[in-house]
Amino acid sequence: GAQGIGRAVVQSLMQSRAQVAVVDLNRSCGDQCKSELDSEFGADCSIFLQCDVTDADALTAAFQTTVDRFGHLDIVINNAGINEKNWEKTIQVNLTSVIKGTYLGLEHMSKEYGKGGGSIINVSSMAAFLHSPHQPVYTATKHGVIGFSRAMADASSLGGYGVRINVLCPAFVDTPLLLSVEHEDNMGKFVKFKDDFKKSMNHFGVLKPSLIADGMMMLITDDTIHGAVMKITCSKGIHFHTYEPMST
Ligand SMILES: NC(=O)C1=CN([C@@H]2O[C@H](COP(=O)(O)OP(=O)(O)OC[C@H]3O[C@@H](n4cnc5c(N)ncnc54)[C@H](O)[C@@H]3O)[C@@H](O)[C@H]2O)C=CC1
Ligand SMILES: CCCCCC(=O)/C=C/C=C\C=C\C=C\[C@@H](O)[C@@H](O)CCCC(=O)O
Repeated sequence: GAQGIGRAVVQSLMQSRAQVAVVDLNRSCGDQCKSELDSEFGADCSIFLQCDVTDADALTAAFQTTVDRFGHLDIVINNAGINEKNWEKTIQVNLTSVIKGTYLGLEHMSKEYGKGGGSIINVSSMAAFLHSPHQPVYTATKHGVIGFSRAMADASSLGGYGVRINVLCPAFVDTPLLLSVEHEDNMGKFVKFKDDFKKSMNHFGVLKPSLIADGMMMLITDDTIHGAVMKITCSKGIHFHTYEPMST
């Protein structure tokens, strides 16, 4: 992502000397991000690829271009997300593309395909734990991201893929997406609940994107974390959801 949480994560990755492909639909935002990265880190360390993640062929090509440019792939972050007006599009961006991005990540990183392993992080939301009347389909997609990612993490363990798969669930974060709740274009008929949404935001507080980047870097660098669901909230900071073990 070229803005919001994605932009903060790119900054942290590049400060850690990673080479990064920034994939985003928004060309002007992507060009601006690329030019900022070039000034700070040099032009060779990043590429911007304009891509609609719901276009399966374009997403496949973006992965291939990245591998062609940098030689291999180690980390995939499926971060693109939208809100709610067009519910079918919301599912395509927030869930279908995360699944597609995970499968493409495995094609390029899994030991099953003779590759060297890696790390995938799928971005969900605290909305998956505290369902929201303002965003029923958004909420459903974020539940879906958690279920899919946990199951895939188990598949990776059983299949010896060598790819860690984790989920990151932020509470409210100060990004352009948060401002979209004011607009009918994004929220559809649920825009009439915007005062209630803002009340919830004031109650829970709003996080800085840099804290989400810190959580993301922990998931990337700690190779003991696999199949985990990280939550980031104002009240508890960075922490992990705990699940009851399955009973017999
Ligand atoms: N901001 C918040 O309060 C929270 C955000 N999240 C999640 O974090 C992720 C990032 O969100 P933010 O940075 O806040 O949003 P944002 O709107 O600031 O950034 C999202 C980026 O995704 C890009 N994008 C949207 N549709 C795309 C598509 N079809 N193909 C390619 N790129 C596309 C946008 O151009 C934008 O640059 C999302 O998955 C969101 O659901 C989760 C919890 C809270
Ligand atoms: C318009 C799109 C913006 C998207 C907003 C979004 O995805 C979600 C926000 C969700 C809710 C935040 C809730 C925070 C709650 C915590 O502060 C805490 O009280 C929850 C306790 C549970 C825990 O384990 O931390």
